[in-house]
Amino acid sequence: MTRTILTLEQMREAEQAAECSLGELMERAGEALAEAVALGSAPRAVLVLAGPGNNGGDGYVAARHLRDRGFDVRIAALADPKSDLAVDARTAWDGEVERLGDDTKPAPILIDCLFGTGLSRPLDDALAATLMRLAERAEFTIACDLPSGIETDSGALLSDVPEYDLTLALGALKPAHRLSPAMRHCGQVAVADIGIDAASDWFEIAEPVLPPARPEGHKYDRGLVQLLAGEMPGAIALAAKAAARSGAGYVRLFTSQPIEGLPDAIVQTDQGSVQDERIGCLLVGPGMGDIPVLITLALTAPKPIVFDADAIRHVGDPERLVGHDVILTPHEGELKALFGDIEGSKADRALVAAQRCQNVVVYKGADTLVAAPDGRLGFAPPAPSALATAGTGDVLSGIIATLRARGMDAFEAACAGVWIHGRAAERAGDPLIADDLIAALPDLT
Ligand SMILES: NC(=O)C1=CN([C@@H]2O[C@H](COP(=O)(O)OP(=O)(O)OC[C@H]3O[C@@H](n4cnc5c(N)ncnc54)[C@H](O)[C@@H]3O)[C@@H](O)[C@H]2O)[C@@H](O)CC1
Ligand SMILES: Nc1ncnc2c1ncn2[C@@H]1O[C@H](COP(=O)(O)OP(=O)(O)O)[C@@H](O)[C@H]1O
Ligand SMILES: [K+]
Repeated sequence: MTRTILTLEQMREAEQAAECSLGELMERAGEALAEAVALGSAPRAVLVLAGPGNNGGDGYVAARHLRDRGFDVRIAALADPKSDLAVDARTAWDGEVERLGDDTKPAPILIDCLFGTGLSRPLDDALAATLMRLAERAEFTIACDLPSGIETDSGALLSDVPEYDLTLALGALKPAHRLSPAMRHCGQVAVADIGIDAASDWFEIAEPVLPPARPEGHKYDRGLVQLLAGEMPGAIALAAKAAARSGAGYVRLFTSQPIEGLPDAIVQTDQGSVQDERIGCLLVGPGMGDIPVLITLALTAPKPIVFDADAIRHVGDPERLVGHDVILTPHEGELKALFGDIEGSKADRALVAAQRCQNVVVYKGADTLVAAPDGRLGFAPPAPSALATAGTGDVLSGIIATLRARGMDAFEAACAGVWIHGRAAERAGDPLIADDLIAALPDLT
């Protein structure tokens, strides 16, 4: 299922537009938090850390529900509640409230309700140290909405942040749940449906629906992927194999010298034209080296193109791509080489890049994003860090080129490729080499 991602501002608007009162939203949030804890553990000792705002308010509500479920609950508050809602939630709790400090005793279950979307500055050093200590001593840690210390829209860590087992996002995911470095601190991320109903162009990329192959179809129906080799054969060979194993009907490699070790089914030729009507998608860049004329050649084709790696570095001006049908797959360095320094969060940068070249941009990294010029933004679910090894990007470009050649729309193909790539890495284990990803592709495509 696709999960919506809302920014801080969108979340606040959605809260105001909700059909029920804010108090009711908080009641549902606290109840959902209690439910999540009860699902993960039999009744035992719980420590709720309550902050001064509504995140703290959620904590008081959760405490009440957990106690009703038989949990032995303590609350340690950083300060008295400040918002009206939090004051009400505090009043409805008739148990004791400790003052949070150096001497606060840990418990096997820790619920962090210190700060959520309202965090405006780093936690004080002493508070951050206390939070780290209590989380370390707990067996099950859960963050309410966001781990405290994380900036909602950028995913930046403003102070030391524990790595939680579970984060319960309230109403919708926020960018930080799917941006580095914050995402690795969230653990499993569940969304509590508290009655917020807001649409957004931002979402977490979900398992794709791939185009079915026609039973009576021929190889071109399944997509002809045309790759242009350059100076280094290894990278384009990986991309070609990935294309073939992602279900392309035909993979053809233009190369001046035959590349050894490729399956015979991948056709290698030094003859041919990028004008071939049957081409479903061109792929240029992996191992291209310093042969920028390949970019010019590809751009003469009236066909979809994937530009990866060296091709991205050699495009020159992003506006050159306007009017063409291109997917770009830059990592951080390649994005900078083509677009220069762009201000803002990774999400902002991805969207600006897509706008400037008027094409789909797959902005890779530990937190890969897929941006479309119309403002759609897909956030990859977490993928194994074992992907940080040479050649995995070449595999990704091969997968995306195939999905494009199979008839998927550019944005859909890019999102689907990123999802499949991440799942292939999960199957390949750790450590992995790029070739292992290819072996996992047939089951996923
Ligand atoms: N969005 C929604 O629909 C709902 C939001 N709720 C909760 O409300 C939260 C947002 O509540 P708030 O806007 O009150 O914000 P928070 O509760 O996240 O924190 C804001 C409070 O903390 C103080 N503060 C911020 N950074 C601090 C720091 N580093 N050190 C010390 N004090 C600091 C602020 O001055 C303010 O008093 C959400 O994360 C969520 O948990 C829920 O109650 C229910 C529904
Ligand atoms: N720490 C990480 N966690 C998850 N995925 C990662 C991480 N580092 C890199 N990746 C992914 O691995 C791939 C690396 O691609 P790229 O940087 O182009 O490498 P190469 O050029 O060697 O193929 C990208 O899909 C990227 O998103
Ligand atoms: K929190």
